[in-house]
Amino acid sequence: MVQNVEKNSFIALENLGKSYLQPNGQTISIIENINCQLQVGEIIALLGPSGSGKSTLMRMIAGLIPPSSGKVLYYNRQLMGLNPGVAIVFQNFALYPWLTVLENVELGLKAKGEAKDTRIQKALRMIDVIGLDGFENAYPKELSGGMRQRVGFARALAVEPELLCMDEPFSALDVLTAENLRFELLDLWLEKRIPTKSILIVTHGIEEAVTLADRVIVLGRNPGRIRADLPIKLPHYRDRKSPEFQALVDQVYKILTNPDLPDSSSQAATTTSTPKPPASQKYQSLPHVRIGSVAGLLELLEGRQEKDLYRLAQELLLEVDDLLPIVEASKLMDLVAITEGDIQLAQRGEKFINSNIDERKAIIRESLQQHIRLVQQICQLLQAKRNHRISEELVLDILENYFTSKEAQRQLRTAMDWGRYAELYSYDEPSGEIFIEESVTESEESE
Ligand SMILES: Nc1ncnc2c1ncn2[C@@H]1O[C@H](COP(=O)(O)OP(=O)(O)OP(=O)(O)O)[C@@H](O)[C@H]1O
Repeated sequence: MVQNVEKNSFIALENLGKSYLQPNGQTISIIENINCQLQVGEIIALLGPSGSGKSTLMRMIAGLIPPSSGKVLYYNRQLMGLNPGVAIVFQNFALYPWLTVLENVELGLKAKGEAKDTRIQKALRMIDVIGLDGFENAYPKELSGGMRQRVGFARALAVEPELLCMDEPFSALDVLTAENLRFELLDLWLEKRIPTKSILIVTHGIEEAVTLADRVIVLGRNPGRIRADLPIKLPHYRDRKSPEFQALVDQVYKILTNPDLPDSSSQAATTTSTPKPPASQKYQSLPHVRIGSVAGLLELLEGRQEKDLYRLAQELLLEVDDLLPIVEASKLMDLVAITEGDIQLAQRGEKFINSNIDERKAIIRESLQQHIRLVQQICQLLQAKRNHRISEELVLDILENYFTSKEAQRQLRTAMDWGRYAELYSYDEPSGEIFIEESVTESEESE
């Protein structure tokens, strides 16, 4: 597809996709059909659940990994290899411990082939801008986490990148240090003191995204696609308590908690030549939460007035990343209903909280059998075997058609946790065998 390249756009993504070949020979699609343009002068936040491919997308834009389909355009030219206009700030700082602050900051300039004099001059200037003046000769281990990340910023900015990419740059810092650094960075950006045209930040924090960004791109999972591309037009500095700010956070919550919304890439698909993947490639993905957490959420919802997810998370002091998977699992099991970012107990959820332990197990059993495909498949496989025993390898083989090996393991573990709670099957971890207890099979067979 040829896009209408906007005047200010310098990076464009066209039908971009990434897939990986699994050890079993299957190809797993991580990201699919991403179309968007990055404009000069904007801070873009890339949000999405864990595993939705945010870092993968950022790495493709930076040219650190090649796309499997589609392309990244840099000034209308297809990117081959590293993107010369991009520098990255990593979550874990990625500093060389044996180099001083100055030497670490110089690194990118050295790689660009800058002469020693200009290298030192530029590095010192950026060290000053970023608030590390006086620490040029210190080693990373002598610095606090916040200061180490300042070195990460200075190193990335010293090369004067057109696009500064940041992969969860504040998440390894304590809350106050993160807040301070976030605002200092915003200050430098708004005052045009840092030499970069745009910033792309990968984050898990909805509030962080709405605080910093001019545009929030929300990715969905399995595979990662653009679910929404929202402009944030509030003037800086934004008041987190203002109704406008809260309404935007609410809106992002709604998008993240509503997997049924059409993604913007599928709307765009009418104008692209890329065929849509067959529906069979989409496999229900289980959020990795324990039934205990689901029960905890249901109990919290009982008799509550406050049904707005965003406020609920604030009140419970839960990060969105902690709350959303629990909400998603509850929704998959038909225990809660979510409409427009508001959550309420579904009939089954009401019944659950008013039940004793055995009744609760029966409710979850029924729900899993009706709604959770992986559990259904495991039960069918167990029923098909005369001794009602299967090896976990069999389940992993199925899962690896849809997920990476690591994710397949996590899916299996979640299905084991849920199915064991519901007493649908047991799992012997050392031998990796899934089986139905004698008493269960006997009573089923006599029915
Ligand atoms: N080299 C690789 N080979 C196989 N799978 C990979 C590789 N790199 C990433 N993945 C898989 O791609 C998926 C997306 O990973 P990615 O790190 O981009 O997601 P993310 O949205 O940034 O996640 P998080 O928020 O947890 O950091 C994951 O399931 C991950 O396991």
